[in-house]
Amino acid sequence: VKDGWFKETGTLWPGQAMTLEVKEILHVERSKFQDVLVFQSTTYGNVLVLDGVIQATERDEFSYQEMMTHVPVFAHPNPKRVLVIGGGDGGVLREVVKHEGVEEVVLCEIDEAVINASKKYLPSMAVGFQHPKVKIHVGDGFAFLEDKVDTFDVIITDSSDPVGPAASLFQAKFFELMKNALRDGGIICTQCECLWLHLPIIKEVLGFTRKLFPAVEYGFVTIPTYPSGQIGLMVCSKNGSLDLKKPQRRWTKEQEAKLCRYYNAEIHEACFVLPQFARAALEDA
Ligand SMILES: NCCCN[C@H]1CC[C@H](N)CC1
Repeated sequence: VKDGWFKETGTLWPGQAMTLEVKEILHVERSKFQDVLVFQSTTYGNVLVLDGVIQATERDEFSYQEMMTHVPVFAHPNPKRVLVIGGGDGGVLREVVKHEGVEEVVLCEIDEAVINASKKYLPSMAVGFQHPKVKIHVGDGFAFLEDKVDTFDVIITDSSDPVGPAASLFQAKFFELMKNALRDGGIICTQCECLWLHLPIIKEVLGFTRKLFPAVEYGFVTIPTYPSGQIGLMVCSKNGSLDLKKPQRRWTKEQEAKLCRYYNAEIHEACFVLPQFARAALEDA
């Protein structure tokens, strides 16, 4: 932090950097896996930063957490058991438990320091941890999935970037593990970087997911504090006849108004409409 501003420089977004004005540094820690920083910003609420990379701010986290959750959950006809890999800030959990039909949500987060920092400084996100349907497992997602077969209806991998502890979550092997852990008709949704910055990464992931799953779609959500203001989601299903771009079920408009600030049934479909440069780059992945 310099002259009262946090600057997010990173090898995955060369030549650019998001900066947020800092009101107060709230927490600095070196966990077993990464640097954990929380600061109070002047205009985006409290901000969680891991190894110098913005993970969530109180003001705009809802867009990403809602889409990462409601797109796969509503794309599934009747999900009962949901697994979240990562997501230690609790935001995705908060969204999953809004679905009455879901009976159990397991969260597997490698770094307990993230869970603790979120409970202390991001209460609007950590609220997800309290729900009776939620089970928390602290450990590596890879190891957790090794012995899981035919277990979950939806798996959401809410990870940081493929640099550091989450690098292995962007490899084909991990997607094979997630596929094996899915029940018939199961759906996965993973954080899949930005179409303005990471077309090579997206293309690579599309390449091997299309070999593993009969249905694969890449969509995106706008979020001011992620690099270039957008982040992608890779949605895959074992059920080839499912159109992942269309919700199988939906809340009423009144429910959507009460439960969501970003997701709605229309943006569920719209998020998969890509600009020409991305469509051209990804169509032959
Ligand atoms: N729930 C935390 C979200 C983690 N996902 C982010 C995607 C964009 C990245 N640059 C940083 C992590």
